[in-house]
Amino acid sequence: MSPHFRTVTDDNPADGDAWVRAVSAGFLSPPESNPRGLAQRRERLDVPGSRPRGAFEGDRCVATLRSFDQRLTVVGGREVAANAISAVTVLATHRRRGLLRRMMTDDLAEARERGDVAATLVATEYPIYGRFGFGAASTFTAWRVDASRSGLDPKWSLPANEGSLTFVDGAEVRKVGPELHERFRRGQPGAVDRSEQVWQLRTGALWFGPDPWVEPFHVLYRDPAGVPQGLATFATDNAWREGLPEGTASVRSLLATSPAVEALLWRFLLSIDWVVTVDSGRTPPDSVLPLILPNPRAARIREQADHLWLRPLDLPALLGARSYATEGELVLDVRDPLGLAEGRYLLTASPEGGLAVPTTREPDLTLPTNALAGLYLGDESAARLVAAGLADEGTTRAASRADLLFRTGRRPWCPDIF
Ligand SMILES: CC(=O)SCCNC(=O)CCNC(=O)[C@H](O)C(C)(C)COP(=O)(O)OP(=O)(O)OC[C@H]1O[C@@H](n2cnc3c(N)ncnc32)[C@H](O)[C@@H]1OP(=O)(O)O
Repeated sequence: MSPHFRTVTDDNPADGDAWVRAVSAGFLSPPESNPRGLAQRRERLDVPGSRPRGAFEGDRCVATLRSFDQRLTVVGGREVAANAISAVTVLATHRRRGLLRRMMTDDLAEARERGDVAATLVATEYPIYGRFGFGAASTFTAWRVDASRSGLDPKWSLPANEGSLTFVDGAEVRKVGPELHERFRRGQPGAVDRSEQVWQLRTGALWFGPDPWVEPFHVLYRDPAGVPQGLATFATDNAWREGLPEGTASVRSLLATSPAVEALLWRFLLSIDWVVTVDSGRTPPDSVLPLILPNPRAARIREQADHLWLRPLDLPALLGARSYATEGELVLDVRDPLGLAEGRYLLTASPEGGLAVPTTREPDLTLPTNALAGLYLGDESAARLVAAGLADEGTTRAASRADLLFRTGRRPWCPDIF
């Protein structure tokens, strides 16, 4: 039977339930049997700007993909309209027959048509999305820190004139978190906006896990004027051995509006009595964490990998949205495996912004959309792309000139998995 591809709409709840079941099966998770859980998950699909689509055989859903409207911060603090892609699954019984290809190409073509500037996703496996024009645009690093070897002063506590640290509950996080996050993300290339649902999911107000929700600790930092500037969420295992504490604090999220606030929150986490190890969770690749320790070797990398994937859809709008490190010109010849965003553009760049116009001039750099994704947010260097054979230099020192323009002081980072 050849599947029928359709968008799941709220006027057909049976489609919605079948879609939700297919997502669980596709991610090898236990099926949702509770009717209330099914209804809640289905309701998540109905939010404005959410586009769940599926492949159906009769009433049965065999493949899923959901895209939704997203705002992505680019270098210089501006943001672009992105088509975020999530919940990509194909039942194991239906894999490698082109179902993902069909859903992805339909979704990207519609996003381009709508005027979205780029598409984003977080990939489960690296090899899946390059063929669709996506490239890794940001990474994360997860650290394990041995608090006793860090060299930090064990008597540390926040001086009273430097603000306050307070344990808060999930309800308070839902109240103050969104505004704090908005300020954070404006200064962080690679960060994306968060819906109210994400805050509910992160604080247990909405919870789909098989086990009961266990409230983590939330610690809010307010500056001396009382303004929230940082929020750390973590869980502890409370482990002891032979009368000695062996606890690990596992950080689920750490948001800070400046590196100084980030440093303060790490210091706090590393000072908690009974906690001897801090698992940092996914930190920015250039987190201040190891450098603020008198002994940075007390922090070991547990994991370092790609995180946000980016796919240009509108090259002039994308190149025009960010700011550049200096003034200069560069001709980019961009190739696109799906033909959605290719062409040769003359980029006139400056710290104020960029302008990309079609040109017939000889290209300085020829590269596919997935290589441009790495370069665009400042995570990758053109010289490295050329060295790896992922971009071609058409003129003398083109890669060095590109790096002078695209380089950034801080690396991009996205704290969200979506
Ligand atoms: C953003 C997110 O949601 S990430 C989540 C991704 N989902 C998962 O990891 C869940 C488990 N996996 C799956 O559900 C499926 O295997 C999917 C969705 C990854 C792939 O679906 P399929 O329908 O099998 O893909 P489809 O047949 O359209 O393949 C398209 C191409 O991608 C390739 N491909 C698909 N999956 C993979 C993979 N995991 N690794 C390498 N190549 C892959 C295919 O070989 C094919 O290559 P071709 O164009 O050269 O012929």
